[in-house]
Amino acid sequence: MAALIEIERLTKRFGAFTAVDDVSFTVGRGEVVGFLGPNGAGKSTTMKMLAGFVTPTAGTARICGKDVVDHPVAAKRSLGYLPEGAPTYPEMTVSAFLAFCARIRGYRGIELGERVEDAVQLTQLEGVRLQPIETLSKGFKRRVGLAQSLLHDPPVLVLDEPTDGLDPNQKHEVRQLIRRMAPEKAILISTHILEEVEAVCTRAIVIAHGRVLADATPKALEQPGKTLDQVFRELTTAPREAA
Ligand SMILES: Nc1ncnc2c1ncn2[C@@H]1O[C@H](COP(=O)(O)OP(=O)(O)OP(=O)(O)O)[C@@H](O)[C@H]1O
Repeated sequence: MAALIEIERLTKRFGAFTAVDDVSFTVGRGEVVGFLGPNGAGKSTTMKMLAGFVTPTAGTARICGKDVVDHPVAAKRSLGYLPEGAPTYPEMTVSAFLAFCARIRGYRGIELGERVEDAVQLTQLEGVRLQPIETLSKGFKRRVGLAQSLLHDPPVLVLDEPTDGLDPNQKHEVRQLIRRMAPEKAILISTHILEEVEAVCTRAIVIAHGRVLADATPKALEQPGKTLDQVFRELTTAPREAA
């Protein structure tokens, strides 16, 4: 069966600058792929192209077989996307924001209420559902973003630093949630936290200067006598080959 995320030779240039350079990889059902790289490596730009927020300069991206440029609505139907930062509409309460997102997803009536309730419970937002988003701590805002990405129970999740700003207990909860959902979904998460890769990822893709440097299981990436941290540093600080 085809992978649920298929990226082929994806490239993004901003003027003369190449942010994502000929990137190819796939993510199948049951995989949690960690997308690793230093600041500015091109992780978010790749994820934004998958989510249809940035148009590729070249190459293709497909979600459940649907090209994100040619069939954007069909591709988005199968995708839950957690962008960087906090959800927009800060003055809305958590419940109102999630209901708004569910309505955009096409839900109405009892089903809309159920979808919101499921997402609230999965991300443990019960205690803050009537609070305006702008009054929440960074970790709670992050969880509202996560809840929004799960509303329609999509087969594909693209999560840009899902545990950023969360305290250790919250990080643990979100990692458990990702692990629980993993068998049914294809999940791509960007992270700077190498222990997260070891904790939840079945594969890791290391990217720097827009190029994929490694694509392997966390175990295979580790070399004898070296931690994942050391391997990451060696890969991402090596001098660049001339183009
Ligand atoms: N709209 C834009 N216009 C110009 N340059 C951009 C734009 N968006 C991103 N870039 C540049 O592209 C490069 C890749 O950025 P990106 O946000 O994808 O990196 P990242 O790997 O997600 O980094 P971080 O870990 O810091 O979030 C950076 O040098 C960034 O400044």
